[in-house]
Amino acid sequence: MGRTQLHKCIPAVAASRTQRRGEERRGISFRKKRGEGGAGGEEVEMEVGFLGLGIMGKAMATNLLRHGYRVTVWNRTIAKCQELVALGATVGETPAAVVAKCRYTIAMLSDPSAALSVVFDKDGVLEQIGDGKGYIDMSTVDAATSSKISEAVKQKGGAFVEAPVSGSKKPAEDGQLVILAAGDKTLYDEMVPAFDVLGKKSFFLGEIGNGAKMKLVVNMIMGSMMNSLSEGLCLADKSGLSPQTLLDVLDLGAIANPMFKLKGPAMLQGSYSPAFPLKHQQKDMRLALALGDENAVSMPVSAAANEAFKKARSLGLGDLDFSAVYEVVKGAGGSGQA
Ligand SMILES: NC(=O)C1=CN([C@@H]2O[C@H](COP(=O)(O)OP(=O)(O)OC[C@H]3O[C@@H](n4cnc5c(N)ncnc54)[C@H](OP(=O)(O)O)[C@@H]3O)[C@@H](O)[C@H]2O)C=CC1
Ligand SMILES: O=CC(=O)O
Repeated sequence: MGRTQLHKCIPAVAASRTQRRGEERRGISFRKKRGEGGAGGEEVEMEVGFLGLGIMGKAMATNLLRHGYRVTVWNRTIAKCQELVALGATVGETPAAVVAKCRYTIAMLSDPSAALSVVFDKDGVLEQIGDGKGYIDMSTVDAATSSKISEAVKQKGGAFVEAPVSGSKKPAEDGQLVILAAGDKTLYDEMVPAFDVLGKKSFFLGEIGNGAKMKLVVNMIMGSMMNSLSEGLCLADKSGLSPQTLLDVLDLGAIANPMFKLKGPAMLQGSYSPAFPLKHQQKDMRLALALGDENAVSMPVSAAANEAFKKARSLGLGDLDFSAVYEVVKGAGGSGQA
């Protein structure tokens, strides 16, 4: 595509040689000046677009701004853009307007239907994507959705990378996500400096669909583990043990993990402020089970976990953190009846 790498937008004059060397060591290239290797001499402004400012998108776009990127944002509920404007972002009125302005546009949207709508609907990404532009969808979707977007973007002459992430609100705020990318390798390479800001590690997994599949497998395991932890906390409680002591024991053994450590104490307090909304975890279980169907993989544990998440949604818990599935498990275990 003949694009340059995605560069931070720190004024070159303000960056000392030492700063530059530090940035270069971290794999972040400075913008070329028009004229470096060509004619002219002024700075080329490199805009990054960002579509979707939910829990994750807001944290990720904020991180890019903090690291000196120029960011143009769009969100369906446009009022949510204001917080980012206060941090230096500009607003695009539609996804198409953002793509028209930016060489690279990142999306972080709720689900397959949102991801497709932002690309294919009126004023969508497709209206302005084309030669020399890259579209990077970091939403968690299925491989078929990703392939559909990839084909359409490529037909218009653009490049596409799917790059779902592992890690929740806090890792997004801290730039500690794990990025599971696939698709156009040239675009991926160009995005690495931005991925280095957003995450602690990026994987390039090959052809489109592999990133989506990897993310679904990971979240299927995570959803099953959350159900298992919920059942364990109930069992400890009902059998006369301290659930907090169970958490302490788990944290010292072979199945210690950050999720149990972070979510366990909050679950015991009935505190489910959403980091990863339960409705999205259920969507991921549903999509992972469909992947299991396609590949004739029997997944009874995940299927049972999905039922618990579905039940939680039906009880109106979809917007709470996915750990609120504990409430369903507690209910299913009976309330005080032996
Ligand atoms: N939260 C987490 O811990 C993690 C989430 N993910 C994945 O990242 C994605 C985003 O998650 P998260 O930020 O938590 O979700 P949120 O529910 O907080 O945000 C969803 C975003 O999608 C937008 N959206 C929803 N439907 C549409 C639509 N039809 N058209 C346009 N925009 C739409 C919302 O806009 P509006 O504001 O107008 O509603 C919002 O910007 C999901 O795919 C999720 O599975 C991945 C890793 C971790
Ligand atoms: O998708 C959710 C996560 O925590 O990862």
